[in-house]
Amino acid sequence: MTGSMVLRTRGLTRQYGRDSGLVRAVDEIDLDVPAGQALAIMGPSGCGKSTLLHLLGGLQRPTDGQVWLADHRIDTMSERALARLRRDSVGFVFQSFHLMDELTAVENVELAALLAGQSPRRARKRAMYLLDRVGLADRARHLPAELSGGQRQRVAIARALSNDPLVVLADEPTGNLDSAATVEVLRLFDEIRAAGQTLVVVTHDARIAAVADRMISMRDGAFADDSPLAGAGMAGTGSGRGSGTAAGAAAGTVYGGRR
Ligand SMILES: Nc1ncnc2c1ncn2[C@@H]1O[C@H](COP(=O)(O)OP(=O)(O)OP(=O)(O)O)[C@@H](O)[C@H]1O
Repeated sequence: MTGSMVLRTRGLTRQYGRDSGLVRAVDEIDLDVPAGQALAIMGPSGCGKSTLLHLLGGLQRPTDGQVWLADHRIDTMSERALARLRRDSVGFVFQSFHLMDELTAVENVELAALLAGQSPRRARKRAMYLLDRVGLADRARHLPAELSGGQRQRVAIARALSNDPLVVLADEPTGNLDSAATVEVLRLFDEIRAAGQTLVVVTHDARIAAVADRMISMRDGAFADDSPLAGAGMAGTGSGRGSGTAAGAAAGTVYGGRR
């Protein structure tokens, strides 16, 4: 049982290679991420951030330890069940966007819902709603190649929200963006955070602190520091983290989400 934790790990370990070439990319990590938390994970290149994120999202299997997503133990789950759980409960945002080049923005956003069996009409409606939320309603019929990097990442964020995920996992979401686009994307994460969405963002960008309410620093596959951040929020409202009913209600209003 995970209580109200959206993510939970115990002794989570992932090693690569063997013998003298052995690397413990993630080394016995215990982590609890409560619902509604916006967690930033930072640290030097190679410290294990991406590997940890992949383990949390069930994109990779640990070599040791356990991972739960809500009440689901995912490290031992069958590939098929895990694929379904990822589709239904996790929203991924990657550094290089990973949009389908031949699909328009709205088609990219609605794809997962269509694959999950939602009616085309409902999927389109939700996709248009989310594109509007990320400020791209007028670019819905553009192909990724016709969008700027920041706009592509906003489409990817809309897509990540399309399955109404329990958690959004972002791996260097601003890594390919210029400074102006980075600010745009961080602002969007701030809105998502304020709406009560559980969020884990791996990044090199210290500006992420503005949109997180907890910061973990990693070194050599382990946590070197784990600190709450006061007064999260780019808007400077100082409203802190919504919790419980209020956050759920806000999420319901802004993103139609469940918390
Ligand atoms: N497939 C792999 N095979 C072997 N070693 C790997 C593999 N993937 C990652 N590693 C090693 O595991 C360690 C952690 O890598 P990881 O990509 O998780 O770090 P990171 O903190 O995300 O780095 P960056 O910030 O540069 O993306 C590194 O030493 C890396 O070289």
